[in-house]
Amino acid sequence: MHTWAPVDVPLVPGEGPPLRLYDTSTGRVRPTAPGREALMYVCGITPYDATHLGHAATYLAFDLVNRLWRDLGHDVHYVQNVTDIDDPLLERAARDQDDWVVLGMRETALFREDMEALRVIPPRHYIGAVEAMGEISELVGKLLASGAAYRVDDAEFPDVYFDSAVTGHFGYESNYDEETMLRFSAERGGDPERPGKRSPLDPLLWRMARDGEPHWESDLGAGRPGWHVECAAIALNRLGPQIDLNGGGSDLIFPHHECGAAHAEAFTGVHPFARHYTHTGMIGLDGEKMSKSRGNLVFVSKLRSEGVDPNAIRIALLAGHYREDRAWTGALLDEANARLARWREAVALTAAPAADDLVTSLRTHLADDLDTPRAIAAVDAWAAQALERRGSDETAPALVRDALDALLGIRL
Ligand SMILES: Nc1ncnc2c1ncn2[C@@H]1O[C@H](COS(=O)(=O)NC(=O)[C@@H](N)CS)[C@@H](O)[C@H]1O
Ligand SMILES: [Zn+2]
Repeated sequence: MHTWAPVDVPLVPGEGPPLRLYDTSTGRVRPTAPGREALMYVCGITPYDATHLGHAATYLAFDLVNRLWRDLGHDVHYVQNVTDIDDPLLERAARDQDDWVVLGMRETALFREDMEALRVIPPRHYIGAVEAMGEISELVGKLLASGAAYRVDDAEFPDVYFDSAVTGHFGYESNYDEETMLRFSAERGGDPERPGKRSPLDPLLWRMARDGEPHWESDLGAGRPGWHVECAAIALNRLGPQIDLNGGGSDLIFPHHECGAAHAEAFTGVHPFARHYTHTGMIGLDGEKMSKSRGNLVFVSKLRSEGVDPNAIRIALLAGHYREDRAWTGALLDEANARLARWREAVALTAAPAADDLVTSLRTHLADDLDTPRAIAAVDAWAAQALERRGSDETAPALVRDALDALLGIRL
């Protein structure tokens, strides 16, 4: 699947401290320590209801990680999937009498457009589950052959499940207790109540073909993959057995990232699969998480069609900390528009207060678990000074413009 348009990232003189990020599995903010090439897998959309502001907030957070690693001199091998086959997509297509393939393609195209408008740096590999069907079924076959997976005793539908006990670490990524894992498994696409499973938490790897359902031929028999194994296969085959960061929203902590990590580790024997598991808070509207099931969605494309500057959307979503559950409000957008106008006015000056300290502050705050509220406050302070008391440094406006572009993705 083709990715979206590249983004030019200006070079900013100097270097910041190592990027430190909160890691869900250890419950701590820890330094990331990528090699020359940072390896990042961020789960992509299930292509319907794209791109709502919750999606956007999550991809913007990991765009900052991408930008900060580049600012520290790393290449970034960024991989993202598209869950273009799965129950929720089929259900939505059925609800709207839509062809599920057409729905997926249309929504993925809109997502790419919105990511380009938001100037999110594109993943190097953007891979759909359907196009990866061969490698996914191959991984399932290997897990089955190794004894890490098994078929339920169901003559009609001998579906393949993963044995969540095999790695001996199951639960280390989320740190949730059994009761919480069972609840989230049931709420988020799992089938803990399915008879014949070794453990209720064992996730589906391969669903044998049902009448009327799309299916693919494979050595496992005709069927389609479970949700988690697609991300394990796509990540392993492009990034290898251990990556620097596995990212997504907090609703992916369990079962999705727990199971994906367990699949990878059962296959490779390498633990942990990801050195950081990083998750974003939920964007809400009127006190409820913005979600497809609730239908309380605000779309990037709608705001764009109303003439909203994507840079203001970015500022509004980055004004809160990425790990906080936070609300989207009209006031947030108004404040972002005012900021954008003030910042643009300040960098349009021919001279301004020296900005070296500002650049240092930006790097320091962002390296501290993406502390965008403090970073934005530092820009506000510099802009206020520039507009009220002017300044004499003629290189400062251009330096601020480049730093905001490179580090925050905001084009003034
Ligand atoms: N309200 C929200 N706030 C913040 N992030 C959200 C919100 N809703 C969904 N997300 C995040 O947006 C990303 C895409 O969500 S999704 O479209 O449901 N797709 C999936 O979760 C799977 N395709 C991942 S393999 C996920 O990381 C999810 O956690
Ligand atoms: Zn995923």
